Amino acid sequence: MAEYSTYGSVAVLQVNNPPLNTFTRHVLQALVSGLERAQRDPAVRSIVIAGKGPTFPAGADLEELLGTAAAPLLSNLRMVDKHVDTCQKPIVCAIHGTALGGGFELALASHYRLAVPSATLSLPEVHLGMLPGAGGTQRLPRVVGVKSAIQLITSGQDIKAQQALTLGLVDKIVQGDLLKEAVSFARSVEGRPLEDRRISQRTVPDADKVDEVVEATRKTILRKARGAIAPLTCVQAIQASVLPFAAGMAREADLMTYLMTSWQAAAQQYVFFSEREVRQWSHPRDKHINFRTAKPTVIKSVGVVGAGTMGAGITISLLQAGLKVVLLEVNKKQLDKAIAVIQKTLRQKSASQKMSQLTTTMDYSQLSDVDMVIEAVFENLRLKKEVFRKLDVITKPQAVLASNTSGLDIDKIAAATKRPDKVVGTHFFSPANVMRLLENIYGKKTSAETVATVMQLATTIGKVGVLVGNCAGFVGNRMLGPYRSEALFLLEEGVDPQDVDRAIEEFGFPMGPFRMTDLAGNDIGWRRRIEARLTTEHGPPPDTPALYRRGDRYCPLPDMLCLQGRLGQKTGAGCMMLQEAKDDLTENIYIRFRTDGSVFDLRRLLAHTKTLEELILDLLFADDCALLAHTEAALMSHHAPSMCNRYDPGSRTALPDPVVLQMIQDYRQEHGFKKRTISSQEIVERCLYSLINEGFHVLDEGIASRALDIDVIYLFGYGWPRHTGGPMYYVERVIGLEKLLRSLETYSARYPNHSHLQPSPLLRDMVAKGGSLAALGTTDSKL
Ligand SMILES: CCCCCCC[C@H](O)CC(=O)SCCNC(=O)CCNC(=O)[C@H](O)C(C)(C)COP(=O)([O-])OP(=O)([O-])OC[C@H]1O[C@@H](n2cnc3c(N)ncnc32)[C@H](O)[C@@H]1OP(=O)([O-])[O-]
Repeated sequence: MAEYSTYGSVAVLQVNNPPLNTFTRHVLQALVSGLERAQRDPAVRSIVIAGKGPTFPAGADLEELLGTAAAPLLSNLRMVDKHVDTCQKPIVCAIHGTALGGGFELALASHYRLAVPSATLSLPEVHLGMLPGAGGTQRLPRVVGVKSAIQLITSGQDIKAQQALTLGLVDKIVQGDLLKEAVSFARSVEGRPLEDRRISQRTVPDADKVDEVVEATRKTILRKARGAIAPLTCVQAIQASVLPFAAGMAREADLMTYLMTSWQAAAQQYVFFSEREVRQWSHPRDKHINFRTAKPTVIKSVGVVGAGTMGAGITISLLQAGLKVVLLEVNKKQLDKAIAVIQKTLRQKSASQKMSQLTTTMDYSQLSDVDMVIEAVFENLRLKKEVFRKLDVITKPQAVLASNTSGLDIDKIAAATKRPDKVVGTHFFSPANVMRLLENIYGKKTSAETVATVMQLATTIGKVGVLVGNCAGFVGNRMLGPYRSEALFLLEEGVDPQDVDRAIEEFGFPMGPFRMTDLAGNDIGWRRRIEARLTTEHGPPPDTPALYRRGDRYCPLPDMLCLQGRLGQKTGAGCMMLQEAKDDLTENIYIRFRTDGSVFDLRRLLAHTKTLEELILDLLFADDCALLAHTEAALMSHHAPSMCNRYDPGSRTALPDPVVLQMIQDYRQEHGFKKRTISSQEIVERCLYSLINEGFHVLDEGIASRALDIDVIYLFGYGWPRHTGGPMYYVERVIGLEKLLRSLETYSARYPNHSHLQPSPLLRDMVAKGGSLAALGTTDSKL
C-alpha cells in the first residue's frame, strides 16, 4: 500500500495501489504509519513520497469517497495532511504520471516537489461536482495567487510539469531517474529551515485584490458554469484563502460538505463512471454478445471516402491515434483543401509527423488493402449505396465497411454489399476531430466481431463509443426530433426563437435549438425532410394540409426559412441578427478567397453548384475563404434573401431579426394561432420532456440498451449540461418519473395531436410498477 525503505538518511514512501495509486483509507493509513515511523527514526533526516508503477497518486479513490468508507477515508486524508504539513523533517514529493486531486494536494502540503517532464498535475474535482477538499483551495492560491487558482480549479485543467515549474508549483524538473534524484535532493535539503517551505504558512500574493479578482471572474464563471454550482463554490473556498490557514481550511471543509451532498455532485460522478461504463457494451438484442465475448478485428489502416468537413475531421482523429489513413476524394479541389486543413490542424497539435501516415487519392483501387473504410460522403442514401457497392468490390473481403451517417438506414446501405455482416454505422459528430462522441450503429446482419471492432476503434481514437440500434436518426437525432418540433410549436403559440433559446440555455445547454440549427445549417434538416417527402424544394407537397403530414402535426416554418435562403450561420443568415451587423449585411453575402483575393457573391455561386449542401460544405471547409460583408451588396439587394438570424463574419452573437419575427407573426395570423405568454418553465418542460419521452421509446424498442448510453450520447454529442447527469438521469433522479408522466399527460391532453407528448408505454409501466431506469439492462453499474 505504501512501501517503506531507507537510503541512508532518506526514508522513501512509495504508494503502491495499482493501477492509479488512488488513496483508499488503507493506503492513507499506511502513509500515516510510514510518516510516523520516519519521524520517530533518528537516523532518518528527510522523506521522499513517490508513486510506484505508472503514476503518482491520481487522487482519492472515488468508490470509497462516494461510498460508505468516505468518513474513514477523509479522516485518514486529514491525518496525512497534518503529518506532512507539520513534519520537522523535509518531505520531498517525486511526481511522475498524473498527480491529481488529493495526490496533487498531498504534494502541495509537502515541502518540496520534483517532477519528470512528462508529469501532469491537476485539481479536477470540479468535474465531479466537488472542490479540492484536502487543502487544495487554500494552498494553491498561496503559490499562484487567487486569480490563477480560480482559473486552474474552476477549469480542472491539466498543468504540465514545465508550466508547474513556471508557476512555482514544482521546484525542479528531473530528467533522469526520478527516485534517485529525489533521494539525493532530499539529502541536500536536510537540516534546512522548513518554515518558509510550508505553503500553509505563506500569504496569498494578491490577497489585497481578492474581492476585485472574484468580481471580475464571477461573470465569466457564471456563464461557463451554466447552472453548475461547483465552480462558484470553488471560488468561495478560494476566497477564504486570504483568511488564516485554519479558518480557510474550515471554510473549505464546510463548502466541500455542501457540494458532496448536492444532487449535482452525484450527477457528475454518474457521468464520470458512465463515460467509462459505455465501454462495457452489450448488444441490445442479444446480451451474450458483449465486450467480453466479441473479439475485435485489429485495425491498422483505414480508408476514408469523402474529404468534406466530416471526412477531414475523421482523418485527423485517425492520424492522431497513429493509424494509417487512405483518404479518397473524387474532386481534386476538395481533396487539396482537405489536405491543407489536415496539415494545419496536425501542425497546430505539433503532430506533423502523423502526416506521413496519410495517403490521399482519387482512385478507389488504393483502398484495396485497408482494414476498414469509413464512408463520409453526402447524406444521401442513393450515393452511399453506390459507394458501398464499389467498396465491396474493391476492398479485401475481411475489411469492415462503416458509414458515417447521421440517420440513414444501415440495413439498406449494407444490402448494397455482399458482406452485410461487415457493414456498420459510425456516426461522428462535427467537428469530428474535436467532438468526443461516436455513435456506433449495428444493422440486422452486423456481426459481433464488426461491432467489437468499431467499439474498439472509438477507444483507440479517444472517443466515447456508444452502441445503438438502427432506426431513423438512431438515438441522438431521433430524440432531437420531438425537441425541435416542440420548439417550433412554441413559436406558433407565441414565443419568439430567442425566448426558446434563452430558456434552454438557462437550463444549461450551450445553445438553444434555433441557434443550434443556425450553426449546423437549416438546410440539413430540410434536405432530410425533402427526402422523406414531407416537403419539397418548392414548398409543401401538393394536396397536403399546411400544418399536417401523414396525420401528424407539422410546423412548416423551417421549410419556409430555407425556401427564402435563410440557411444559418454558414451563409451568414440564420435565425437571429447580429449585434454588430451593419444594415448592408442583410443584403448579400460575399466570399473572398484568400489565395487570390477574388470575391464571389454566394448566391451566384449557388446558381452554379449542383446542390446547396455541396457548396456550403465546400465553403465551410475552405481554408482559403472568408465570408465578408460587402457594402456593394446593397446593389444586388433584389437577389438577397431576408435572414432569420444574422451573423457577422467571424462572430456568433445573434440578435432577433425583425424580418423573421414579422414572418412568424404573419404565419400565426394566417393559421389562426392566438399569441399567448409562455413561461420558461413550460418551454423547458415541453422541449426536454418530449425528448426524454422519446428516450423511453428508444429503450423500449431496444435501440439503446441502457439509460446511461442515452445519457452519454447527449452529454458528449449534444451539449446536455453535465451537472444534470444527462436526460435520463436527470428525469429519474431530479424530476422524478411520476412527475414526468403527469406533465406529459397534462401537455398531451392540451395538445392531443402532438404525438411525441403521449407518454411512452415504458414510462407508464415503470411508474405503475415502481421500476428504475438505472436497473434497466444494467448489470455492472458502479452507482
Ligand atoms: C471535507 C471533505 C474533504 C474531502 C477531501 C477530498 C480530497 C480530494 O480533493 C478528492 C479527490 O482526490 S477526488 C479524485 C480526484 N481525481 C480524479 O478525479 C481523477 C479521475 N480520473 C481520471 O482523470 C482518469 O481516470 C485518469 C487520468 C487517472 C486515468 O485515465 P485513463 O488512463 O484514461 O483511465 P480511465 O479509463 O479514466 O480509468 C481507468 C479505471 O480507473 C477508474 N478510476 C479512475 N480514477 C479513479 C479514482 N480516482 N478512483 C477510483 N477509480 C478511478 C475508472 O473508473 C476506470 O475504471 P474501469 O472499471 O476500468 O472503467
